[in-house]
Amino acid sequence: MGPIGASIKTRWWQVGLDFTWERRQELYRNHETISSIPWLFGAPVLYTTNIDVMRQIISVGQTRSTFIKSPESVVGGGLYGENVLTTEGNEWRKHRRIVGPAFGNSLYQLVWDQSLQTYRDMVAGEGWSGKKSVEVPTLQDATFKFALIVLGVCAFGFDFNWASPLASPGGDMSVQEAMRTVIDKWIFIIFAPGWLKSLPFPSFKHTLKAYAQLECFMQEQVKLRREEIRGHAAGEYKRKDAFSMLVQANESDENAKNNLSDRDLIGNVFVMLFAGHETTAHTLAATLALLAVTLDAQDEVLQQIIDVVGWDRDPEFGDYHNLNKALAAFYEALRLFPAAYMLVREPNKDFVLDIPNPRGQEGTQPCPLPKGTWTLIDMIGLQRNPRYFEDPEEYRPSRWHTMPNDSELFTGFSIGSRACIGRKFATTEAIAFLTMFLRDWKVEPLLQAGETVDSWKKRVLDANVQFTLSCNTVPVRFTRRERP
Ligand code: HEM
Repeated sequence: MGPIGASIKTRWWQVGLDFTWERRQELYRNHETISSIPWLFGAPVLYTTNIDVMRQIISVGQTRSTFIKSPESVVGGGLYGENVLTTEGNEWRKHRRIVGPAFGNSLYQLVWDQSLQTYRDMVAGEGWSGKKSVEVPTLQDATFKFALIVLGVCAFGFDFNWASPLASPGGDMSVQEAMRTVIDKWIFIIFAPGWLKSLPFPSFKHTLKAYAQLECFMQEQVKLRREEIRGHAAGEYKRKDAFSMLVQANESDENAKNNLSDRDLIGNVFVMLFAGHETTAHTLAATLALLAVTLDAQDEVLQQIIDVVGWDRDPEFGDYHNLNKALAAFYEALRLFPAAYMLVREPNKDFVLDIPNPRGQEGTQPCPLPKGTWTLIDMIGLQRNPRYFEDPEEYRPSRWHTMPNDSELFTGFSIGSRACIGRKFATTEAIAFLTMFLRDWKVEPLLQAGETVDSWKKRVLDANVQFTLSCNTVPVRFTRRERP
């Protein structure tokens, strides 16, 4: 599928990006692993929705991986330099060794605190404070801004808040605006040819300026942090954002050949925005959309929030493990709307996969794959596979109420050593947000004139498949809960 094919929706004669969503009912009716062979040109592609096949491809439990990420699938993540998402083998280990320690409890504590603060700023900033009821035609406007601020503060260490974007030194564009522009326009920045970029359209100039300013700002931040760290005795450095922790880990390694360059450091901070912004914002919106039309599940989450936190005190990070019903509501939304809907790999040598026989039949079949075959883990099909989930099309958060932390049945963040490094960042943010939000507000669908809840579901709970997957625009009404 080329860029033109990708931009056209799936039809009988055309496979678009939304192909695995549109055909999800029929594609895997007989087999969980299938291959597609293009009519005219192109190479065959293997699709799988089976967890055992996924484990072989993701190389769970193996130290050396035969399957690598297809370079085309990670090109956007490398916008500001190589990083933990885009690299493989020893290079990936080097990045992960520096980036890994940043993702610990002090970061999650910061994410928790910042999520509470951002929620309060949002309610005040949007003018919802004194209101009994609020209509929000596009919930994603709020979740995107929320996720951007939390990432800006906790990953980049910027001083963002809801009302006042930080001004960029030496430039007239705020850092928040530059971040948002780069993340919205990364396809243009990477793929547009030089001649197109040089055309004098204001929007092109704005995008390129945002890209350059963000880079310049991040370079200054590396320098600033390095000076700060060198000026502090070990253990006394106070910044807990991921960027600072990364520079600190890089500085503390005596073996300079293992260290990351400034460009790699910037690449690794940027990739958190790239991998963590849309994914988290979409999943939060989908969670509230699904809870809006599943009121018994919403009541169950609220009841646990009240049992654990009560009506008055602020939730604390220590409550995280007792708020598993909010987490389950988020996981179940991610199961139905997997933001990362396709994991793309290719074997770096000829390989034979063991494909389990269809459901109800024992044994496996060998499937030889030539080196370089595109091998796609279809997260839509896998997370709706009836082998693993009863009534897979139903939103049922209780599936996850008793799930152990290390269960591989939950694949929304992938599994194995290349699984999402930001998983706990995202779930901490989600639980803090949902706890504050659902304690204050009941969420319901905002219906158009003459619309029923069922037609709202058809309209809203359909997928919008782009670079990430989300449900459609979510219109909702919040009604303030009566406190006892
Ligand atoms: C709901 C939110 C999120 C979802 C659904 C999600 C999903 C995923 C998935 C499926 C992968 C594996 C991709 C692959 O193997 O091709 C991944 C990797 C990654 N994610 Fe996330 N992610 C989320 C949030 C975040 C956040 C908040 C961050 C950072 C703060 C983040 C940073 C990363 C990074 C750096 C990788 C690459 C890890 C590696 O290859 O070692 N993600 N994510």
